[in-house]
Amino acid sequence: MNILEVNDLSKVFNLHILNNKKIEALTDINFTMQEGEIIGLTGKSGSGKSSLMKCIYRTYLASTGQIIYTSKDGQLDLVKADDHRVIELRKTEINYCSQFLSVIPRVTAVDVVCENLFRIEKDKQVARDKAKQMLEELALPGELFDAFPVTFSGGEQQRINVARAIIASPRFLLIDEPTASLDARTKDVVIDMILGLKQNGTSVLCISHDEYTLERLCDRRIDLQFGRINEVEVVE
Ligand SMILES: Nc1ncnc2c1ncn2[C@@H]1O[C@H](COP(=O)(O)OP(=O)(O)OP(=O)(O)O)[C@@H](O)[C@H]1O
Repeated sequence: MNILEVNDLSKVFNLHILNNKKIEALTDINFTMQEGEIIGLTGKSGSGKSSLMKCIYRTYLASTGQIIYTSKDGQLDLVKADDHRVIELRKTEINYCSQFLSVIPRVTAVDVVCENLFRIEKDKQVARDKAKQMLEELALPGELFDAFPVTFSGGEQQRINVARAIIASPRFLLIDEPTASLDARTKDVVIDMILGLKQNGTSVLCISHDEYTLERLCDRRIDLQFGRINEVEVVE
């Protein structure tokens, strides 16, 4: 079953401060995604990867086209869906993990990770134990669990960010560069965690420039060039 069907999608940015200069970030984007599939989104810097992800998450409103998402309650077009429905889906099914952690002041690392889990696990202690176990697997030093991530290193923040994105097993995960600043061992742990989600049915769209990550993770790759799909490659 398709979880996602993107039809004739385009995104044009109008830069009002530059005499309405138009930037065609995405043009004629068409692809489908199966439930439980992991698609790697590749392409040079500026090719439109983040814009595509943000259109799907509805941070950006697509200029034309459809993004048909099959939710647990049926199909809807994420381009046209009303804001309340989109917010509801973000709480229950669709998670977006950007490349960098947006740090929440004075919330501990464990509680940042638990943010999505608290919605479904009402016993806070159970949720925190699960978060600690995950952070241990990701080799975050124990003394940082109750510290505030604002002062953490790039790699430490990234582990918090990834753990927060996957701990509640979203149905559809959009994830941007999940392994970019990680050492080889932690990279493997993150890849194994994402593959674990896939085994439970999660569909994953993953932006990555890292060949090792793409090779281990992806069923298919979609390569963007100047905002258009250049190539769709099925990984054997
Ligand atoms: N909010 C915005 N306003 C105006 N232009 C934008 C905006 N977001 C993206 N763009 C433009 O759209 C094009 C695609 O950018 P995008 O960030 O999607 O590329 P990318 O492939 O994700 O790049 P990178 O790998 O560097 O993150 C670029 O020309 C960029 O300048």
